[in-house]
Amino acid sequence: MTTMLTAIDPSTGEPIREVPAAGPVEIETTLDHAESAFGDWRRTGFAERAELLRAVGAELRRGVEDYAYVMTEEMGKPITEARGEVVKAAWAAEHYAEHGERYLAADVVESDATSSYVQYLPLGPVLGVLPWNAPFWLAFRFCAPALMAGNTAVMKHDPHVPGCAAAIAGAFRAVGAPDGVFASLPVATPDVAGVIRDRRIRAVSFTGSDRAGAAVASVAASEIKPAVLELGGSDPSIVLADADIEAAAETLALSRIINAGQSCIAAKRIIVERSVHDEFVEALRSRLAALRMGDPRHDDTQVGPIARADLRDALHRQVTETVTAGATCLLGGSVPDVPGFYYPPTLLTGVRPGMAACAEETFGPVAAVMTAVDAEHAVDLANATQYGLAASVWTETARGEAMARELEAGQVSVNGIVKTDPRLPSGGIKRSGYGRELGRAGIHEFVNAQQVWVGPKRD
Ligand SMILES: O=CCCC(=O)O
Repeated sequence: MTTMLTAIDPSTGEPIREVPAAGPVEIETTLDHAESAFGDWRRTGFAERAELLRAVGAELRRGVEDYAYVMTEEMGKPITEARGEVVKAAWAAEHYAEHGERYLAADVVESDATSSYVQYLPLGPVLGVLPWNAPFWLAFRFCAPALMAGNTAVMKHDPHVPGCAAAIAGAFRAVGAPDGVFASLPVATPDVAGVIRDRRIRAVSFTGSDRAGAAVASVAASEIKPAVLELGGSDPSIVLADADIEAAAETLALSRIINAGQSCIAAKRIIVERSVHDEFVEALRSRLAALRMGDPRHDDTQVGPIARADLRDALHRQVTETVTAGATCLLGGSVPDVPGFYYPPTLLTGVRPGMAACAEETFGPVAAVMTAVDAEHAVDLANATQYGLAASVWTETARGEAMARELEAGQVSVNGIVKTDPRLPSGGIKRSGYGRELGRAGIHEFVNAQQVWVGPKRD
């Protein structure tokens, strides 16, 4: 029996699309094409690869309205953010088109050879296992560096965004990408392990939960295949007494509600120095209270629905458990009686270590405020998590930079929002994963750093 992948409109709870999952024949054909395309693609020059990436970037920009719409209808991202995401995906393609050759330039190393150097060669078909929360951006974050390095890319997208997966594959087709260079392989979850194990897949890039990441990494490791894991986070944001409180509140409100809070790098635990706690909390509360929640198709909507009913229920469970454990709910905190999977901007104060909103990742518009007696205590609280994805610090600049060294996170922002940027590497430590995406580091994940030693040096 064919497994169907069903997209449900989270603003109504109604199914909107069903796509058959790939069966054995489609899996075989896709992997075969990815392998045979690699034979030619690996021999193309950077200029040809860049041309494809520039063309697909241009296609995304041209079709931004349609691409954004499918994202909004399948996972509920407010349409203005969805347009921004499509443009950012195009930027990733264009960034690697422009800088990939430089990032992969051979490194000459003096030795006993006449000439010795390290050159960076592609590995083969790379599998990208992707989540629903940023369907276009995360697809291009994976495939743009992989393709520019000369690999071919096989995308296994989240089963809840089959229209997005098809649209991304359609963008490559529209610009005439050679068959097999990029493919969407919509396999059902139980079939993913078999694809990772397939001899034609040489490496895996995974973005998603730590639980699923552990499963993917175990299979990849058992086949001795490299993997990059970008997993969950419970990112701390430290607001110290010398911070610009209004600026911090403005940015952290935004950071917590982008994509209805469904971002791995959102500000999830906000750790505020005691002397400015009340002032900061009021500045944050007033901003969260003013947000417009509603139909994500409307241009003026700032907070859309949660992507799925089970995720909304899990979020509400975290909020109620945190309040039961002694936190105060200053805003939101209840499931609205409307169709769809909405959850309101919610502000919890008095959150302490061990409470659900602190110990677990909250994937929704729930800000958990904790109190620190001083900067040192704030750093201890920030690091008291199993995760280590990103963090922000709000204080005098030099002090913030010094604190970054103390924070167990793959990325730290001083007096600014934590964001991803094609120019800069992102990734986590601890249970937030390993390896890096983006920047020079991102394109070096899926290459063979081949040492070449040529002839003995003569005196
Ligand atoms: O949720 C992870 C994606 C975060 C981002 O790159 O904006």
